Amino acid sequence: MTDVVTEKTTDTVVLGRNQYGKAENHVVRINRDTDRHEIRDLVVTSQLRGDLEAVHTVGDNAHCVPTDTQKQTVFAFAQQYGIESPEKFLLTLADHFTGEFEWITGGRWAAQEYAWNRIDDHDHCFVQNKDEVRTAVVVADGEERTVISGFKDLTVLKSTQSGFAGYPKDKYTTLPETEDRIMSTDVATRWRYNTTDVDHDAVYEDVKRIILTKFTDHYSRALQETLYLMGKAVIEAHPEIDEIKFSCPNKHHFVYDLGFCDLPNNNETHYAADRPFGLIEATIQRKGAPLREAAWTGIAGFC
Ligand SMILES: O=c1[nH]c(=O)c2[nH]c(=O)[nH]c2[nH]1
Repeated sequence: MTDVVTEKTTDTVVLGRNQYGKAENHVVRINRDTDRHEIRDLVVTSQLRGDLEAVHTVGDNAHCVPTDTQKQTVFAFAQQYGIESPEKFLLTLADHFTGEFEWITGGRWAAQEYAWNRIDDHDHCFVQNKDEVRTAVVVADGEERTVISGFKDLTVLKSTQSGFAGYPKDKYTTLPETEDRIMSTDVATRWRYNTTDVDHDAVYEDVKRIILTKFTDHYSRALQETLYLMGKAVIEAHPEIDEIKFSCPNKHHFVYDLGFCDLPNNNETHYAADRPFGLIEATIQRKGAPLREAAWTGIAGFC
C-alpha cells in the first residue's frame, strides 16, 4: 500500500521557489471580420505562483489550478478578446489568474510570436517572414552534368479557400469533412535542370515566385492538388526544368472547441499542432523527357 504523506515539512527539506503551468500553447488567431484576414500566431506559456505549498508537500490539490485550465484559458481568451499584441494578451492572462484565484499571487506569462507577411498583398495567403534555405546539387557522370536546385522551409499559410472532403471513410475515420480550413506547409522542393546553360539565380527567384503565386490562386481540395498545380506551373514556365519534387508537411491547425465556455469559434482560434503532421510528397515531370533517377541518389526526404 502506498504511504500517504501528511507531514508538511520534514527535518531535512523545505519547499523553495516553484511555479507551474502549461508551456507552449500554439495559438493561431485569425481575424475574419472582413475578407482581408489578419493573423496572429503565438506560442504562449502560462505559469502560476502563489500559495502552492500544500500541493507539493501533502498532495492537497485544492490550490492547484490545472495546467489544462491554463491552456483552455489561453485559447478562450484568444477567441474572446483577440490578440492585440503579445504583451496585451499576456497582461490579460496575468490579471485573470491573479484575480480569479486569491492564492495565486503572481506568475509568469511568456510568448513567442511568429510574424507573417502577405503573399503579393493577398487577403488570406501569408508567408512567414523568414528566409527559406536554398539548396543545390551537381552530379557529374563522365561528361554529363546534372544540376538539381531547390529550397526548404518556405512556410506558407492560407486562412481560407482550402478544404478536405470526399475521401473514403472506414471505421477508423473520425476526421470531419471541411470546406473551409487553414492550410499551411513548409515548402521543400527540388527541381532538375536539363541543361547547365541557365541563369540559376534568376530561375530560382522565378520558381519561388511561381510557387508562392500558385499557392494563392485556387481553392485547394487537398495539399496534393496544390503541390501538383505548383509543379505544373513551374514545368510549363521553364523549359529548362524537366522535373520538380515536393516534400511538404500538412501543418494541421485545429479549430479549438470552445463549447465548454459557450464561445462560438467560426474558424478563428486554432491550435497549431506540431506533430503528427501529414507528409505529402510528389514529383511532377515533363511528359516525354528522359528521367535521371541516378541524379537523385543521396537526396534524402523526397520520393
Ligand atoms: O490536404 C490534405 N491531404 C490529405 O491527404 C489529408 N489527410 C488528412 O487527414 N487531411 C488531409 N489534408
